[in-house]
Amino acid sequence: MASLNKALRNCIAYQRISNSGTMNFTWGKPSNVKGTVFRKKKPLVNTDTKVETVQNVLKNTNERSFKKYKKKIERPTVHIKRKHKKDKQKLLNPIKNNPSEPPQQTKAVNLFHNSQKQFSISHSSKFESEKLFTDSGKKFSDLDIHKHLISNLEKINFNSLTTVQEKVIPIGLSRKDILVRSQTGSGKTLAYAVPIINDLLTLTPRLQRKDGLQVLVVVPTRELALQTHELVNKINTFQWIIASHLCGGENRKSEKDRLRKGVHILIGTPGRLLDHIFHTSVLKLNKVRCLVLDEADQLLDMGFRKDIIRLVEELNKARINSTENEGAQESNNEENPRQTMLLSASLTKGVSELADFVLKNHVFIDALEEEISEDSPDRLLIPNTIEQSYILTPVKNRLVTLSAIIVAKCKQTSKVFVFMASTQMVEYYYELFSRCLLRMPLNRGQYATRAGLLSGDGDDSDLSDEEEVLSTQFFKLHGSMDQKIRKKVFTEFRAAKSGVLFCTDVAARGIDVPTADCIIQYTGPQTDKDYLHRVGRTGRAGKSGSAIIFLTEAEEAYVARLQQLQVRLRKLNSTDFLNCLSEVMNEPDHERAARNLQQHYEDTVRQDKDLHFSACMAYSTWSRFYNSYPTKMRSIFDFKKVNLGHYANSFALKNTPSEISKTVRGEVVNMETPRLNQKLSNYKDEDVAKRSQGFDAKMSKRITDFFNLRPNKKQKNSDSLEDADHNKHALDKAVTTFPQCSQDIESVERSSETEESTSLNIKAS
Ligand SMILES: Nc1ncnc2c1ncn2[C@@H]1O[C@H](COP(=O)(O)OP(=O)(O)OP(=O)(O)O)[C@@H](O)[C@H]1O
Repeated sequence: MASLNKALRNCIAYQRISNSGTMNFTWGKPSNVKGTVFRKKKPLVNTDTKVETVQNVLKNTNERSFKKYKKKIERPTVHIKRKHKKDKQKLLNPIKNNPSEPPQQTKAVNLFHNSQKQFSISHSSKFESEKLFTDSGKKFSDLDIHKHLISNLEKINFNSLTTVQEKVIPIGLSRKDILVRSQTGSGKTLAYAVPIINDLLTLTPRLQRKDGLQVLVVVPTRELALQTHELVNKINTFQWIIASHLCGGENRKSEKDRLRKGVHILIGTPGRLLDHIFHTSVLKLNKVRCLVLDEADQLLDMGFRKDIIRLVEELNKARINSTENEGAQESNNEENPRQTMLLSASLTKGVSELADFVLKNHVFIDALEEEISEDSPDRLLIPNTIEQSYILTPVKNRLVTLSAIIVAKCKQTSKVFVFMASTQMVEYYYELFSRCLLRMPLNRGQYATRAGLLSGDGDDSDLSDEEEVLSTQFFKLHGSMDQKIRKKVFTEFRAAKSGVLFCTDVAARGIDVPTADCIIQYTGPQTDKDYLHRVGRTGRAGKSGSAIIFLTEAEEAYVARLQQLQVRLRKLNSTDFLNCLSEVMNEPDHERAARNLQQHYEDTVRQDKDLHFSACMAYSTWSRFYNSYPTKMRSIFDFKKVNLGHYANSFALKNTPSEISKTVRGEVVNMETPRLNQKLSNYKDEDVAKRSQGFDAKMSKRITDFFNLRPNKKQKNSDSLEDADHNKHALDKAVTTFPQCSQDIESVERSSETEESTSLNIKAS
């Protein structure tokens, strides 16, 4: 009976949702039927659906047949759907439904009609989080460490200890195993780096190059490896202690050479470390005194569990072999057991299992002095110096709202991270903003009166007369970028005075850009931990920062979800930001300024086939991403509730979703002849034909490039699993993007499965 009631409730809920008259039940007065009673209601719209009452069903059927009935009454809606298909499509794609009709380019973009809401600002109450610096005011000089190390730390303005450092360093110095949980940006790196360097400094006799590897630091990403190496180098100015880093995408030969010369501290990503362990004979693990697993939660999230286990086993094996071969006295291994430190910003089940596996009689250090860690291990520890908020925007306003926030932040010389769902989104928005938001035509103020002016409807002189409207730099970072470029971008962004980094989650963890003061999540995180780590890129070392997440009304439940994890978000007023567009667009009315900007984006995209293709790819990967939220999050980020047409707007696309998917599949859709740009509209028919041929060639190159994301065997061994994961994901996307090539992909995937196992059997391979 309980499940019958449940089914009835669902039925009622269903009816309430589809209150367009497609169903024919409603709440009614009690009648002779026990329990919830319904009465028949006239359909709101004319349908030829057969109407039945629940009463009849209750009378005549048992629970089982009710289920059948429920299915039956759901079926007619399908029928109705068909009948009203056009209406539904209109609802989903209000912009345009007929692929053969070109988008109405001169039609002003209606961004605000019936959609702009006045958002109220609610007060945020912050939950207490970890104190960055303790009240004790303890300094590095108070620690029992080498005086030269202290002076090195002081030279780079590290004087006072952060909470986590105060707790970890003394235990680290005693060479005990440690499990550390501490919030992002709290100084965990130094917490393990100081004891390590002090330990190596105090070794007698003094270390020599031939002494081999002493410390192994495992980090999840290449950027983190580089950054950790930089920090270690800053405090390790002792010429006889050599630190180096290894990570995927770099030249293996030069890494081998470095290893051959002798390295004492090695920082790297798991895949590449394992690779060298198996293939570089000079790399010996028998003398390793200390193993650090930094960002353990991310290591596990990225699927490195097996690699870490393998690595630990190799370390253990090397120790045992060395003790057996050299004799206990000589190897000194028993007196000096390996110290292992495991650090994480969140304490998950996986992390504690890993801790049980790698640590021995460890000390657990939680920088937050509350029992919370045991009561609610899921709690997200976010520094309270970060002002967290969300912005509710109608989907079609997303692009201009993002632009407005970027403009507003860049006016304050900010350094901004903008997190996006996919590599293709990063590529596209980086390109779009670089073209449209930094410089604008001088006559853009007349846009409202002369439609299309921004896109070149006026004289050619109008086109060339541009001015800088935003003085900042745009950067992009994602996993498909060449390692050298990735390194360069990361270094440049860190060094820049201000800038906006469009990035995927590859930049979400561990990356330290001390001056980053704003985090924008343009697409929501897939997990709560992703939220934590993205936000943690700001508010580093006690600095203040802000974090804004874009949500739609349907996604607002995410705020409540975060609240359960003791994270509170403030609601932001989108008009506060949109005002900034007035200045940029030379248009006092901010709504019109926003409309003009949207139009500018759309015109730019329409006129450039490459950019248009990139927009379609970005859209396509976004929809894949949105459709793949984990079950826990799917009720909030529900693909079924998404208005795909509006989302296309937020990619500055005037095409319908089906046109977009045709484009990404390589079918050249009826792209209108660009009319606005005079230069392009001067094309004769043959030119257009030639262009389309060129486009086909480009398409096929792109498809090839897409597949080439998967490294060949040679590359594979040189890359970390981070790349393998990424490429698997990319291939996955390619299946939807280019279904006609799915066979190729399947065969690549089959070979990839074999390759993946090589990460554990590299020796054999
Ligand atoms: N004692 C200190 N005094 C001042 N600044 C510090 C101190 N220790 C670390 N920092 C700075 O704090 C910032 C964050 O440090 P770090 O990257 O080690 O944090 P983290 O806890 O590892 O963060 P995440 O978990 O996000 O990786 C860095 O810019 C670092 O230079």
